[in-house]
Amino acid sequence: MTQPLADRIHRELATVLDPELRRPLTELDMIGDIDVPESGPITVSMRLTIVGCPAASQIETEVRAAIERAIGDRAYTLQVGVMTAAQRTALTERLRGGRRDAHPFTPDSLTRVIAVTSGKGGVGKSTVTVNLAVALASQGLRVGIVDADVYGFSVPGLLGMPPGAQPTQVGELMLPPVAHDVKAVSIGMFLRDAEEVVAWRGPMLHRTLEQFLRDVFFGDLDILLLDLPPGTGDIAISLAQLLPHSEVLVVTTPQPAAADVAWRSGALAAKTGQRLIGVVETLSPTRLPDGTEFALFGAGGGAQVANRLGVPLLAQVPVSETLRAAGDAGTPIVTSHPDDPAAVSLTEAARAIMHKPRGLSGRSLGISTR
Ligand SMILES: Nc1ncnc2c1ncn2[C@@H]1O[C@H](COP(=O)(O)OP(=O)(O)OP(=O)(O)O)[C@@H](O)[C@H]1O
Repeated sequence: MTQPLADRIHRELATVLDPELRRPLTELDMIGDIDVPESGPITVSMRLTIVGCPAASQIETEVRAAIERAIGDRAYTLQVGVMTAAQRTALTERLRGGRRDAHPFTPDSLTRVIAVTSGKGGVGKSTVTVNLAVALASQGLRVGIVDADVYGFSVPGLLGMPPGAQPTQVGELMLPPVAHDVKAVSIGMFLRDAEEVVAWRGPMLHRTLEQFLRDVFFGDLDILLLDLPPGTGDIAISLAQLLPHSEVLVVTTPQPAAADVAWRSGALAAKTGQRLIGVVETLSPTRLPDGTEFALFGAGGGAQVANRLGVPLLAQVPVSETLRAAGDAGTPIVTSHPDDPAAVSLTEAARAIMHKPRGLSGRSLGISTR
Protein backbone atom coordinates (compact mmCIF):
# COMPACT_ATOMS: atom_id res chain seq x y z
CA MET A 1 0.00 0.00 0.00
CA THR A 2 1.46 3.36 -0.98
CA GLN A 3 0.02 5.90 1.40
CA PRO A 4 1.00 9.10 -0.44
CA LEU A 5 -0.91 7.99 -3.53
CA ALA A 6 -3.94 6.96 -1.46
CA ASP A 7 -3.85 10.40 0.17
CA ARG A 8 -3.69 12.09 -3.21
CA ILE A 9 -6.74 10.12 -4.39
CA HIS A 10 -8.57 11.10 -1.22
CA ARG A 11 -7.67 14.77 -1.71
CA GLU A 12 -8.98 14.71 -5.28
CA LEU A 13 -12.15 12.93 -4.18
CA ALA A 14 -12.66 15.61 -1.54
CA THR A 15 -13.24 18.06 -4.41
CA VAL A 16 -16.23 16.07 -5.71
CA LEU A 17 -19.52 17.36 -4.31
CA ASP A 18 -22.72 15.39 -4.11
CA PRO A 19 -24.94 17.38 -6.49
CA GLU A 20 -27.94 17.26 -4.18
CA LEU A 21 -26.27 17.60 -0.80
CA ARG A 22 -23.62 20.02 -2.10
CA ARG A 23 -21.00 18.60 0.25
CA PRO A 24 -17.81 16.65 -0.56
CA LEU A 25 -18.38 12.90 -0.96
CA THR A 26 -15.57 12.33 1.52
CA GLU A 27 -17.52 14.17 4.23
CA LEU A 28 -20.67 12.22 3.49
CA ASP A 29 -19.12 8.78 4.01
CA MET A 30 -19.73 8.08 0.36
CA ILE A 31 -16.12 7.07 -0.19
CA GLY A 32 -15.11 3.72 1.29
CA ASP A 33 -11.73 1.98 1.13
CA ILE A 34 -8.99 3.28 -1.12
CA ASP A 35 -6.62 0.38 -1.69
CA VAL A 36 -3.31 1.17 -3.41
CA PRO A 37 -1.08 -1.93 -3.67
CA GLU A 38 2.62 -1.66 -4.66
CA SER A 39 1.67 -3.12 -8.03
CA GLY A 40 -1.55 -4.14 -9.72
CA PRO A 41 -4.82 -2.23 -9.96
CA ILE A 42 -5.91 0.29 -7.39
CA THR A 43 -9.36 -0.24 -5.89
CA VAL A 44 -11.64 2.56 -4.72
CA SER A 45 -15.06 1.90 -3.29
CA MET A 46 -17.88 4.41 -3.17
CA ARG A 47 -21.41 4.14 -1.88
CA LEU A 48 -24.43 5.99 -3.16
CA THR A 49 -26.97 7.17 -0.62
CA ILE A 50 -29.87 5.22 -2.14
CA VAL A 51 -30.61 2.63 -4.81
CA GLY A 52 -31.49 4.40 -8.05
CA CYS A 53 -29.90 7.67 -6.92
CA PRO A 54 -30.82 10.13 -9.70
CA ALA A 55 -27.36 11.68 -9.65
CA ALA A 56 -25.54 8.31 -9.76
CA SER A 57 -24.03 8.61 -13.22
CA GLN A 58 -22.92 12.22 -12.66
CA ILE A 59 -21.28 11.26 -9.36
CA GLU A 60 -19.56 8.24 -10.90
CA THR A 61 -18.20 10.30 -13.81
CA GLU A 62 -16.80 12.94 -11.45
CA VAL A 63 -15.33 10.31 -9.12
CA ARG A 64 -13.58 8.58 -12.04
CA ALA A 65 -12.19 11.92 -13.23
CA ALA A 66 -10.89 12.68 -9.72
CA ILE A 67 -9.22 9.28 -9.39
CA GLU A 68 -7.64 9.66 -12.84
CA ARG A 69 -6.30 13.10 -11.92
CA ALA A 70 -4.60 11.50 -8.93
CA ILE A 71 -3.19 8.32 -10.47
CA GLY A 72 -2.59 9.19 -14.12
CA ASP A 73 -2.48 6.08 -16.32
CA ARG A 74 -2.47 3.47 -13.57
CA ALA A 75 -5.21 0.85 -13.73
CA TYR A 76 -7.98 1.01 -11.16
CA THR A 77 -11.31 -0.49 -10.27
CA LEU A 78 -14.18 1.57 -8.93
CA GLN A 79 -16.61 -0.44 -6.86
CA VAL A 80 -19.98 1.28 -6.67
CA GLY A 81 -22.30 0.20 -3.88
CA VAL A 82 -25.17 1.62 -1.85
CA MET A 83 -25.20 2.67 1.80
CA THR A 84 -26.68 0.30 4.33
CA ALA A 85 -29.74 1.49 6.25
CA ALA A 86 -27.50 2.13 9.27
CA GLN A 87 -25.05 4.20 7.23
CA ARG A 88 -27.95 6.21 5.80
CA THR A 89 -29.37 6.86 9.25
CA ALA A 90 -25.96 7.99 10.47
CA LEU A 91 -25.71 10.32 7.48
CA THR A 92 -29.14 11.88 7.96
CA GLU A 93 -28.47 12.32 11.67
CA ARG A 94 -25.28 14.15 10.85
CA LEU A 95 -26.94 16.32 8.23
CA ARG A 96 -29.61 17.29 10.70
CA GLY A 97 -26.89 18.28 13.14
CA GLY A 98 -28.52 16.25 15.90
CA ARG A 99 -31.78 18.17 15.44
CA ARG A 100 -34.54 15.61 15.06
CA ASP A 101 -37.83 17.26 15.82
CA ALA A 102 -37.26 20.91 15.00
CA HIS A 103 -36.48 22.79 11.81
CA PRO A 104 -33.07 24.42 11.47
CA PHE A 105 -34.32 27.95 10.61
CA THR A 106 -34.14 29.29 14.14
CA PRO A 107 -33.38 32.95 14.87
CA ASP A 108 -29.76 31.93 15.49
CA SER A 109 -29.27 30.29 12.09
CA LEU A 110 -27.38 32.23 9.46
CA THR A 111 -30.16 31.74 6.89
CA ARG A 112 -32.40 34.70 6.16
CA VAL A 113 -35.99 33.57 5.70
CA ILE A 114 -38.03 35.84 3.45
CA ALA A 115 -41.71 35.19 2.93
CA VAL A 116 -43.22 36.59 -0.24
CA THR A 117 -46.84 37.51 0.15
CA SER A 118 -49.57 39.27 -1.80
CA GLY A 119 -53.13 40.30 -1.18
CA LYS A 120 -54.67 38.70 -4.25
CA GLY A 121 -53.87 35.66 -6.37
CA GLY A 122 -52.43 35.83 -9.86
CA VAL A 123 -50.62 39.13 -9.34
CA GLY A 124 -47.18 37.77 -10.20
CA LYS A 125 -45.96 36.76 -6.73
CA SER A 126 -44.47 33.40 -7.76
CA THR A 127 -42.79 35.01 -10.77
CA VAL A 128 -41.20 37.59 -8.47
CA THR A 129 -40.14 34.91 -5.95
CA VAL A 130 -38.50 32.69 -8.55
CA ASN A 131 -36.70 35.53 -10.30
CA LEU A 132 -35.42 36.97 -7.03
CA ALA A 133 -34.16 33.50 -6.09
CA VAL A 134 -32.37 33.01 -9.40
CA ALA A 135 -30.93 36.53 -9.32
CA LEU A 136 -29.62 35.99 -5.78
CA ALA A 137 -28.18 32.58 -6.72
CA SER A 138 -26.44 34.13 -9.73
CA GLN A 139 -24.75 36.53 -7.29
CA GLY A 140 -23.25 33.49 -5.58
CA LEU A 141 -25.73 33.13 -2.72
CA ARG A 142 -27.06 29.73 -1.68
CA VAL A 143 -30.81 29.98 -2.16
CA GLY A 144 -33.80 27.74 -1.53
CA ILE A 145 -37.53 28.15 -2.11
CA VAL A 146 -40.43 26.59 -0.24
CA ASP A 147 -43.48 26.83 -2.47
CA ALA A 148 -46.22 27.00 0.13
CA ASP A 149 -48.76 28.44 -2.27
CA VAL A 150 -51.23 25.61 -1.90
CA TYR A 151 -53.67 27.05 -4.37
CA GLY A 152 -51.23 27.95 -7.14
CA PHE A 153 -48.00 25.95 -6.76
CA SER A 154 -46.17 27.20 -9.80
CA VAL A 155 -42.55 27.40 -8.61
CA PRO A 156 -41.29 24.09 -10.13
CA GLY A 157 -42.67 25.05 -13.55
CA LEU A 158 -41.27 28.60 -13.39
CA LEU A 159 -37.86 27.09 -12.58
CA GLY A 160 -38.14 24.70 -15.52
CA MET A 161 -38.17 21.56 -13.36
CA PRO A 162 -39.50 18.58 -15.31
CA PRO A 163 -43.14 17.66 -14.60
CA GLY A 164 -43.18 15.18 -11.75
CA ALA A 165 -39.85 16.42 -10.30
CA GLN A 166 -39.66 15.20 -6.72
CA PRO A 167 -37.26 15.37 -3.82
CA THR A 168 -34.96 12.39 -3.38
CA GLN A 169 -35.72 10.56 -0.18
CA VAL A 170 -32.65 9.63 1.87
CA GLY A 171 -33.76 8.00 5.10
CA GLU A 172 -36.00 10.55 6.79
CA LEU A 173 -34.65 13.48 4.81
CA MET A 174 -35.80 14.83 1.47
CA LEU A 175 -33.28 16.38 -0.87
CA PRO A 176 -34.94 19.09 -2.94
CA PRO A 177 -34.50 19.17 -6.72
CA VAL A 178 -32.24 21.96 -7.97
CA ALA A 179 -32.78 24.19 -11.01
CA HIS A 180 -30.93 27.38 -11.99
CA ASP A 181 -28.86 26.82 -8.83
CA VAL A 182 -31.95 27.13 -6.65
CA LYS A 183 -33.19 24.29 -4.47
CA ALA A 184 -36.96 24.16 -4.44
CA VAL A 185 -39.65 22.11 -2.81
CA SER A 186 -43.31 22.53 -3.55
CA ILE A 187 -46.53 21.31 -2.08
CA GLY A 188 -47.41 20.28 -5.65
CA MET A 189 -44.64 17.63 -5.53
CA PHE A 190 -46.52 15.66 -2.89
CA LEU A 191 -50.05 15.53 -4.18
CA ARG A 192 -51.66 12.52 -5.78
CA ASP A 193 -53.73 14.91 -7.86
CA ALA A 194 -53.91 18.66 -8.14
CA GLU A 195 -57.36 18.82 -6.55
CA GLU A 196 -56.30 17.18 -3.30
CA VAL A 197 -54.97 20.21 -1.50
CA VAL A 198 -58.06 22.32 -2.03
CA ALA A 199 -59.72 20.32 0.73
CA TRP A 200 -56.91 20.83 3.23
CA ARG A 201 -57.66 22.77 6.33
CA GLY A 202 -55.47 24.85 8.58
CA PRO A 203 -53.91 22.12 10.75
CA MET A 204 -52.97 20.04 7.70
CA LEU A 205 -51.39 23.05 6.02
CA HIS A 206 -49.53 23.90 9.22
CA ARG A 207 -48.17 20.35 9.53
CA THR A 208 -47.11 20.34 5.89
CA LEU A 209 -45.24 23.62 6.18
CA GLU A 210 -43.61 22.42 9.39
CA GLN A 211 -42.59 19.16 7.73
CA PHE A 212 -41.09 20.99 4.75
CA LEU A 213 -38.97 23.12 7.04
CA ARG A 214 -37.89 20.15 9.16
CA ASP A 215 -37.47 17.26 6.72
CA VAL A 216 -36.29 18.92 3.53
CA PHE A 217 -32.52 19.13 3.65
CA PHE A 218 -31.54 22.45 2.11
CA GLY A 219 -28.02 22.43 3.52
CA ASP A 220 -26.47 25.75 4.49
CA LEU A 221 -28.54 28.43 2.80
CA ASP A 222 -27.96 32.15 2.72
CA ILE A 223 -31.60 32.86 1.87
CA LEU A 224 -34.77 30.77 2.03
CA LEU A 225 -37.70 32.29 0.14
CA LEU A 226 -41.24 31.18 0.90
CA ASP A 227 -43.89 31.61 -1.75
CA LEU A 228 -47.01 32.05 0.35
CA PRO A 229 -50.59 31.69 -0.81
CA PRO A 230 -52.23 35.05 -1.38
CA GLY A 231 -54.02 36.74 1.49
CA THR A 232 -54.02 36.50 5.24
CA GLY A 233 -55.08 32.88 5.57
CA ASP A 234 -53.93 29.87 7.56
CA ILE A 235 -50.46 29.54 6.06
CA ALA A 236 -49.56 33.16 6.77
CA ILE A 237 -50.52 32.61 10.41
CA SER A 238 -48.62 29.29 10.57
CA LEU A 239 -45.58 31.03 9.17
CA ALA A 240 -45.73 33.64 11.88
CA GLN A 241 -45.80 30.83 14.48
CA LEU A 242 -43.12 28.65 12.90
CA LEU A 243 -40.75 31.40 11.78
CA PRO A 244 -41.54 34.49 13.84
CA HIS A 245 -38.23 36.10 12.86
CA SER A 246 -38.86 35.82 9.11
CA GLU A 247 -38.77 38.87 6.88
CA VAL A 248 -41.70 39.63 4.61
CA LEU A 249 -41.81 41.04 1.10
CA VAL A 250 -45.14 42.24 -0.28
CA VAL A 251 -45.98 41.93 -3.98
CA THR A 252 -48.72 44.03 -5.50
CA THR A 253 -49.94 45.30 -8.83
CA PRO A 254 -50.38 49.05 -9.43
CA GLN A 255 -54.18 48.83 -9.17
CA PRO A 256 -55.56 50.65 -6.12
CA ALA A 257 -57.93 47.78 -5.28
CA ALA A 258 -55.10 45.20 -5.37
CA ALA A 259 -52.87 47.53 -3.37
CA ASP A 260 -55.46 47.79 -0.62
CA VAL A 261 -55.54 44.00 -0.09
CA ALA A 262 -51.77 43.74 -0.44
CA TRP A 263 -51.43 46.25 2.39
CA ARG A 264 -53.57 44.00 4.56
CA SER A 265 -51.28 40.97 4.10
CA GLY A 266 -48.28 43.15 4.97
CA ALA A 267 -50.07 44.56 8.00
CA LEU A 268 -50.77 41.02 9.29
CA ALA A 269 -47.07 40.18 9.07
CA ALA A 270 -46.14 43.33 10.97
CA LYS A 271 -48.74 42.56 13.63
CA THR A 272 -47.26 39.09 14.20
CA GLY A 273 -43.79 40.51 14.70
CA GLN A 274 -42.27 39.68 11.35
CA ARG A 275 -40.11 42.31 9.70
CA LEU A 276 -41.43 43.91 6.53
CA ILE A 277 -38.55 44.60 4.18
CA GLY A 278 -40.21 46.13 1.17
CA VAL A 279 -42.74 46.08 -1.62
CA VAL A 280 -42.30 44.89 -5.20
CA GLU A 281 -44.83 46.23 -7.68
CA THR A 282 -45.33 44.07 -10.74
CA LEU A 283 -47.43 44.35 -13.90
CA SER A 284 -46.32 47.98 -13.70
CA PRO A 285 -46.61 50.53 -16.52
CA THR A 286 -44.42 49.70 -19.47
CA ARG A 287 -42.74 51.96 -22.03
CA LEU A 288 -43.86 51.34 -25.61
CA PRO A 289 -41.49 51.57 -28.59
CA ASP A 290 -42.85 55.06 -29.44
CA GLY A 291 -41.82 56.27 -25.96
CA THR A 292 -45.33 56.48 -24.50
CA GLU A 293 -46.18 54.75 -21.26
CA PHE A 294 -48.82 52.02 -21.22
CA ALA A 295 -50.37 51.45 -17.79
CA LEU A 296 -52.44 48.31 -18.38
CA PHE A 297 -53.04 47.81 -14.64
CA GLY A 298 -53.01 51.46 -13.61
CA ALA A 299 -50.23 53.11 -11.67
CA GLY A 300 -49.18 53.97 -8.16
CA GLY A 301 -50.28 50.91 -6.15
CA GLY A 302 -46.75 49.87 -5.15
CA ALA A 303 -45.83 53.30 -3.78
CA GLN A 304 -49.15 53.47 -1.96
CA VAL A 305 -48.60 50.11 -0.19
CA ALA A 306 -44.97 50.93 0.59
CA ASN A 307 -45.97 54.29 2.13
CA ARG A 308 -48.72 52.79 4.20
CA LEU A 309 -46.43 50.05 5.51
CA GLY A 310 -43.49 52.41 5.95
CA VAL A 311 -41.10 50.30 3.86
CA PRO A 312 -39.26 50.97 0.58
CA LEU A 313 -40.67 50.22 -2.85
CA LEU A 314 -37.88 47.95 -4.06
CA ALA A 315 -38.89 47.61 -7.71
CA GLN A 316 -41.53 48.23 -10.32
CA VAL A 317 -41.54 45.34 -12.75
CA PRO A 318 -43.19 46.45 -16.00
CA VAL A 319 -45.65 44.29 -17.91
CA SER A 320 -43.38 42.22 -20.13
CA GLU A 321 -44.29 39.67 -22.75
CA THR A 322 -40.73 38.33 -22.49
CA LEU A 323 -41.14 37.81 -18.74
CA ARG A 324 -44.39 35.91 -19.27
CA ALA A 325 -42.87 33.71 -21.99
CA ALA A 326 -39.71 33.07 -19.94
CA GLY A 327 -41.90 32.00 -17.02
CA ASP A 328 -43.87 29.62 -19.22
CA ALA A 329 -40.63 28.18 -20.61
CA GLY A 330 -39.06 27.71 -17.16
CA THR A 331 -36.15 29.99 -18.03
CA PRO A 332 -36.35 32.86 -15.50
CA ILE A 333 -35.98 36.22 -17.19
CA VAL A 334 -33.24 37.53 -14.88
CA THR A 335 -30.77 35.10 -16.41
CA SER A 336 -32.38 34.32 -19.80
CA HIS A 337 -33.00 37.98 -20.84
CA PRO A 338 -31.09 40.04 -18.29
CA ASP A 339 -31.42 43.25 -20.35
CA ASP A 340 -35.21 43.25 -20.50
CA PRO A 341 -36.53 46.12 -18.34
CA ALA A 342 -38.49 43.62 -16.21
CA ALA A 343 -35.30 41.62 -15.58
CA VAL A 344 -33.32 44.76 -14.75
CA SER A 345 -35.95 45.77 -12.22
CA LEU A 346 -36.07 42.30 -10.59
CA THR A 347 -32.27 42.19 -10.39
CA GLU A 348 -32.29 45.60 -8.67
CA ALA A 349 -34.79 44.27 -6.14
CA ALA A 350 -32.57 41.22 -5.52
CA ARG A 351 -29.55 43.49 -4.92
CA ALA A 352 -31.53 45.66 -2.51
CA ILE A 353 -32.57 42.54 -0.57
CA MET A 354 -29.05 41.15 -0.59
CA HIS A 355 -27.58 44.31 0.85
CA LYS A 356 -30.22 44.80 3.46
CA PRO A 357 -28.78 44.16 6.91
CA ARG A 358 -30.49 41.37 8.68
CA GLY A 359 -32.53 42.22 11.77
CA LEU A 360 -31.11 41.03 15.07
CA SER A 361 -34.45 40.59 16.77
CA GLY A 362 -34.69 37.20 18.43
CA ARG A 363 -31.07 36.32 17.69
CA SER A 364 -28.56 35.43 20.31
CA LEU A 365 -25.61 37.78 20.04
CA GLY A 366 -23.36 35.38 21.89
CA ILE A 367 -22.50 38.05 24.48
CA SER A 368 -22.50 37.14 28.11
CA THR A 369 -23.03 39.79 30.78
CA ARG A 370 -21.42 37.70 33.50
N1 LIG B 1 -44.58 41.80 -15.10
C1 LIG B 1 -45.29 40.87 -15.76
N2 LIG B 1 -45.50 40.97 -17.10
C2 LIG B 1 -46.22 40.06 -17.78
N3 LIG B 1 -46.76 38.97 -17.22
C3 LIG B 1 -46.58 38.78 -15.90
C4 LIG B 1 -45.84 39.72 -15.09
N4 LIG B 1 -45.84 39.26 -13.81
C5 LIG B 1 -46.54 38.10 -13.82
N5 LIG B 1 -46.99 37.81 -15.06
C6 LIG B 1 -47.80 36.67 -15.49
O1 LIG B 1 -48.97 36.64 -14.67
C7 LIG B 1 -49.36 35.29 -14.40
C8 LIG B 1 -49.50 35.11 -12.90
O2 LIG B 1 -48.20 35.19 -12.33
P1 LIG B 1 -47.79 34.35 -11.04
O3 LIG B 1 -48.15 32.92 -11.20
O4 LIG B 1 -46.39 34.69 -10.75
O5 LIG B 1 -48.76 35.01 -10.00
P2 LIG B 1 -49.09 34.61 -8.49
O6 LIG B 1 -49.43 35.86 -7.81
O7 LIG B 1 -48.00 33.79 -7.93
O8 LIG B 1 -50.35 33.74 -8.69
P3 LIG B 1 -50.93 32.61 -7.69
O9 LIG B 1 -51.28 33.27 -6.45
O10 LIG B 1 -52.08 32.07 -8.44
O11 LIG B 1 -49.81 31.62 -7.53
C9 LIG B 1 -48.33 34.41 -15.05
O12 LIG B 1 -48.80 33.99 -16.28
C10 LIG B 1 -47.13 35.35 -15.24
O13 LIG B 1 -46.32 34.97 -16.34
